Amino acid sequence: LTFIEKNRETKELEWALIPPREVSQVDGVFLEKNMCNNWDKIWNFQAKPDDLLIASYPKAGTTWTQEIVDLIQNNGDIENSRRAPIHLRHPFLEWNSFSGIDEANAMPSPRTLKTHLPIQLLPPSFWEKKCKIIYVARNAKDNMVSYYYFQTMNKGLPDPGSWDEYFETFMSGKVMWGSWFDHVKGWWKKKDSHPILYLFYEEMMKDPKREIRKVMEFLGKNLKEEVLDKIVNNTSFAVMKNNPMTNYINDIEMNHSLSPFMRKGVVGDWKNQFTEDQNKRFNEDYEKHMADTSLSFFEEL
Ligand SMILES: Nc1ncnc2c1ncn2[C@@H]1O[C@H](COP(=O)(O)O)[C@@H](OP(=O)(O)O)[C@H]1O
Ligand SMILES: CCc1ccc(OS(=O)(=O)O)cc1
Repeated sequence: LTFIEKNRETKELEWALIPPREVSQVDGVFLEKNMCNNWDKIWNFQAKPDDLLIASYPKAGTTWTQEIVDLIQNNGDIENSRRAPIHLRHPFLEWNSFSGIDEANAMPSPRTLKTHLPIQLLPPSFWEKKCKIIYVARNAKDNMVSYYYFQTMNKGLPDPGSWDEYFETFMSGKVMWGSWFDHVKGWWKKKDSHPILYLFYEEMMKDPKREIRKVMEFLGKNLKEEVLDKIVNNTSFAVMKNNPMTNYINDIEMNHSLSPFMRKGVVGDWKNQFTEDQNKRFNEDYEKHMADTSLSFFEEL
C-alpha cells in the first residue's frame, strides 16, 4: 500500500470507530442530545443588533450562502476569505462540537453566525435586536437526497439506514432540526415582519449574479460589476469543491470517500434517487403540507 492509501485506510478505520451522536428533542423537534442538554445556553444567547444570521434547513445551500456573504463582506478579497475554515468564520450557533455559542461570544462584532434552528427555536434576542437574517431554502426532494447522503458520511448525525427507510423518516420530520415543511414555511411567514432575505437554491443556480447582487444590497454594500463577477466565479461549485476552507475536508466526523461534502451541486438529482412510487407518495403529502402557504419551489431548472 502507498502512504496515501495507508493514510486513507487509517482515517476510515478511525471514522468507523466514532460512535454516532445521540438524538433527543426540544419542543418536539429532533436535535442532537448535547444541544438539548445545553438548551438553556442556546436559548439565552444574546444577539447584537449588528449580527448577521445565516439560517437554513440542513443541506439547502448554507455553505454556499456563507461563502457568498463572506466574500461580499470582504469586498471580493479571495485571500481574506481563505483565512479559516467556514465553520470558524461563522460560528454554528447550536452545534456544541464547534462550541458555537462560546465561539460567537468570543467573536468581535460585526459577527456573522449560522443556524439550522426552526423559527420557533431561534433564541428570542435575534428578534429583540432586529438582526438581519438571510434564509436559504431548497426544494424538498433535492434537500432530502442531499441530507440522506450527508447522514451516511457524517458521524455528527444519526445513521440514516437505507434510502427507503430514510424517505419515511424525512417525511415524518423525525430528522435533526425537524420537519422540512415546518422549517421553510415558518421562516417564509416570518419574513413579513422581520428583515429576512429569503433565498432559493434553485434561483442561485439559475442566476448566481442576480442572487449575489440581492445579498449585496441586503447587506448595504455596493460592489463593482467586476467584483461581483469574481464572487460568482469563486463561489461556483467547482471552485468551492476544491477549496479546503469550504469543503469540510479536515472534519474528522465526515467520511468523504462515502459521499463528499461537496457532492453534486445540481437541481433535480432527486430523479436519480426517488422511485416512481416514492415520487407519487411525496407529491400527495407535499400538497397537504404546503396547502397553507404561498411558498413554492422549482424541482428542476
Ligand atoms: N457553490 C455551490 N454551488 C452549488 N451547490 C453547492 C455549492 N456549495 C455547496 N453546494 C451543495 O449544497 C449542498 C450542501 O448544503 P449545505 O451547505 O446546506 O450543507 C450540497 O448539495 P448536494 O448534496 O445535492 O450536492 C452541496 O453540494
Ligand atoms: C458535523 C456538523 C454539521 C456540519 C454541517 C451541517 O449542516 S450543513 O452542512 O451546514 O447543512 C450540519 C452538521
